[in-house]
Amino acid sequence: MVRGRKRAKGAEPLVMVTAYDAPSARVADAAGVDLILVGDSVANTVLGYPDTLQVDVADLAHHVAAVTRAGPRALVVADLPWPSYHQGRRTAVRAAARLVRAGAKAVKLEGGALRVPVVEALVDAEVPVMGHLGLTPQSVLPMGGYRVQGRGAEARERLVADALALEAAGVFAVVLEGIPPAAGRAVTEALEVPTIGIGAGPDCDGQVLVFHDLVGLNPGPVPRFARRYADLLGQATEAVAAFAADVREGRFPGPEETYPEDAPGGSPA
Ligand SMILES: Nc1nc(=O)c2c([nH]1)NC[C@@H]1CN(c3ccc(C(=O)N[C@@H](CCC(=O)O)C(=O)O)cc3)CN21
Ligand SMILES: CC(C)C(=O)C(=O)O
Ligand SMILES: [Mg+2]
Repeated sequence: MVRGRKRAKGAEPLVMVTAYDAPSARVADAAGVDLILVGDSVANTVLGYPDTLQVDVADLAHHVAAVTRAGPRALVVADLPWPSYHQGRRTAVRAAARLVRAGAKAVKLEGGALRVPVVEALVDAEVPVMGHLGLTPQSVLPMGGYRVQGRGAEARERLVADALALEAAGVFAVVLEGIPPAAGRAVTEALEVPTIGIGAGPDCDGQVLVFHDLVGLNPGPVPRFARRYADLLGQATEAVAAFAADVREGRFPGPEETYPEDAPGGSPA
């Protein structure tokens, strides 16, 4: 069984960020992250859909290929999209194989004990699997929206039981999303494999954020758990507005952006 190692006291947390294309993968890798997630959040961040139910395996494979062509050093994990692992083990293995052939080194899927047979089939097929528990966005319809999970002792214990079931099935790490810190801590303490939190408190073994939320490319309100470290949407808008003004006022193109009649190095034969 693939086994992660629990972070020793004082050791550095794991850092994961999403990326969807070559430029975002280059940025993540140059920043020195440990893991890159090609998330199904590509649906809302890049493709303009309202939720993650709108992308399929072909969509994810397209973005995984773009990310891996950037040659990142970070481990590339790909989300298995809904419902590629909800219709039996064979189709789940086929979906994972498409993502691996596109360049992913591991896949992530949402859900607890219910997913054990699929996790086992993927591990049998030599595909490393990451779990994802708590606020699972592919459950937006039955959840009735994006709702914090794992509140109270009972829900917390269910989360721990699901996490232990995933670990026994062979996952190498578990993402914990949208749960109170007590639940993040309880699962982290119960597992040997690392937990990676997104809105799961400070006690997880690592943290993950969506690229567009953290660099300020998301125009909407970001979830409470996101922190904006830059305003790229504002900077990009200013840059394009400056170009538009330069064109309209005759400042672009200037001599620097114009080909002279006589090439400086002599004209080609
Ligand atoms: N840009 C982006 N960032 C994400 O983190 C993200 C996506 N997209 N798409 C897929 C899912 C959806 N996610 C979301 C989306 C919204 C909330 C949200 O609005 N949460 C409320 C809490 C609701 C409650 O209190 O129960 C919040 O205020 O943060 C949470 C997770 C996380 N993932
Ligand atoms: C928020 C992360 C964990 C994710 O699953 C995604 O970006 O799709
Ligand atoms: Mg996802």
